Formats: sequence, C-alpha cells, structure tokens
Amino acid sequence: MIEVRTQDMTAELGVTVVAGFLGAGKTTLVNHLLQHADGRRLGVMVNDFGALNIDEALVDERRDDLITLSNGCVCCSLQGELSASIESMIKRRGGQLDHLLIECSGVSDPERVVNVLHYPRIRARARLEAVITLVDAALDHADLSPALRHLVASQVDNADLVVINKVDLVDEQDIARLEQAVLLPGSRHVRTTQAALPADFVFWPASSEAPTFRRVRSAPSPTTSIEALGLETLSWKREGAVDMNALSALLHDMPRQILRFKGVVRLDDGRVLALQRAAGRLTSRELEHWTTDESQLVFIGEDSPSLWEWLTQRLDRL
Ligand SMILES: Nc1nc2c(ncn2[C@@H]2O[C@H](COP(=O)(O)OP(=O)(O)OP(=O)(O)O)[C@@H](O)[C@H]2O)c(=O)[nH]1
Repeated sequence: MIEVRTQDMTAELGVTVVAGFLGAGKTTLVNHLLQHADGRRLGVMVNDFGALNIDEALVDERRDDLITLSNGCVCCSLQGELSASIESMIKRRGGQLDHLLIECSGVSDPERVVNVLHYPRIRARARLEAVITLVDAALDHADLSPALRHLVASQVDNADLVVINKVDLVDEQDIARLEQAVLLPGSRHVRTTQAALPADFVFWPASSEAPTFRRVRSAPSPTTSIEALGLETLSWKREGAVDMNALSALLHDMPRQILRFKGVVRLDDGRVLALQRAAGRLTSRELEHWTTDESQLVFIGEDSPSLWEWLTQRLDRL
C-alpha cells in the first residue's frame, strides 16, 4: 500500500537521508555533496556499522557540523540516540545550517530514519526532502543471503531517488540487468560514477520549490539488526603503527564472507592511510587531516565462528 505524507513547509532545515547497502557509495556521495555545496552550510550525520567511527575519518571535512553515531543500524537501539542527536544539532546549529545530510549505516532501512524525522519535535524544525538510496552496480546481489537481498529491496523501495553507482566497473548489459532486478516500475533513478550526483538533485533553490510530499511504502522491513541479518562485526584498534606486511597479507587472504572492511591505519613513517574493501575491491588513500595515533579496523561479515576465529588470529599478527 502506498501512503502519501505531507511535509511541513514551515520547517527551516531541509533533510536528505542517504541510504544503501554496505559499500554502495554513501560516504562518497556525502563527500561529493560537501564539495558541491556551493556556499550552502551542510550538517552531516553518519552512522557506522561497527563500534568505531571510521566514517568520521572518511568524510573529507573535519567539521563542527559532523555528528557520528557508531555501532549500528539506526533501526532499533540507535533510534533514541538518533532523535536526540538530530534535536541537539537543530538546537545547536539549526539556525546556521541550510541542509542536513543523514547517512544511514549500510545495514539499516531508511524508513526507520524517516520515522524518527516524523517525531513532532523534529518535524517542527526539520523538513524531510528525500531519501536517496545508492545501489552498488559492482556487487553481485544474487550472492547475498535472502535476508540481505530483502534489506536491499527495502532500501530501494523506500527511496525517492535511486542512484545506481559504480557504473564504471560494469558494462551496460549488467547495469540493465541490475536495474531490472532491483528497481520498482516507475522508480526515479540515475546512474553515477563516484556518486557524482548533480547537486540540484538534492538541494532545492528555495524551500518553496522542495517537493511537498514523498511517497513511502507503509511497511519497512521488520528488523535490520545486525544479528537478525545473519551478520557479525569486529572492531579492532591499537595505539601506534601496524605491521603493513601482515595487514596486506590479511587483506589479500580475506574471505568473501567478510562483506565490508574499513580501516584507518598509521604507518611507521607517520603517514595515515584509509583502507577499504567493498564488493571485493580494495582501495586506499592517504589522510592528510587525520592526526590520531590510533590504528582502527572494522569488519562486517557473515556470522560464522570459524571466520571470526581466523580473523582474530590474523589480527594478532599486526
Ligand atoms: N570504482 C568505483 N569505486 C567507487 C565508486 N563509488 C565509490 N567507490 C569506492 O567504493 C568504496 C565504498 O564507498 P563508500 O562511499 O565508503 O561506501 P559506503 O556506502 O559509505 O560504505 P558503508 O558506509 O560502509 O556502507 C570506496 O572505496 C569508494 O572509493 C564508483 O563509482 N566507482
């Protein structure tokens, strides 16, 4: 059943919820929008899946207007924390911000965030403009468990705009097949590389031109807790540098049941690298603004004791 929710057009702060499965390109989109804000003052709220806030390092700008929530899926335990954080950001910074971006964790259903945005206290000050869901064109969705395929379907179904990202990694036929498999008939969608969505798909010139309603499905997926999705996370940190050879070997041997990995690591020579693996692809880049002495790694993957035992043993060698 489709429900139409009218938005409160007197509320000042426009809000965009950015959703999508693990590694689909949500942080890349947030960074792209920060770079193309064109003078707009943006607040950013990111929600990571592990106990560490690696996304805080991956959002390009260190800023007062960045709030990070860790360990989660915004769906259940974090819902209270999310509403408190949104309220506090509006109270503290609301008058100085033009727009708020909320990046969901890759294992959450955006509809749960939408529910929080409809709490009367928040709705009076903030206006949900759209849910944008990214889909990773390079991920073989058929390989995911039924629970994870259901989650991706829910993320897509609850979007106002679907961004099929990483089209540089696949051919036209694969993209067409993916669109056929995941999109609902009539879904608004665009294709991107590096989540380079034109900013005017997100920011409206004036609140009077923002959409006055959004279409939502009435039934978000029943649960998106990490355990219920058959997943497990492992977070690891240590003061100081890691043994890069041992880490390279670990990343090279990492089984595909580990769906996503992110890390910020300090090297012996003082450099700090952001490392990531999504859909089997490893990327790294140097972080110039990151000053911590800590190295931090976060993994999420299938709940299989032997997998985590293997990983723990390899982490002991770093
Ligand atoms: N080749 C290619 N890589 C991309 C593209 N977009 C993002 N990436 C890479 O994909 C990886 C994951 O991107 P993120 O933006 O961190 O994904 P995310 O959705 O925020 O990930 P989680 O928050 O962990 O769920 C990073 O290494 C990006 O550099 C793209 O269009 N093409």
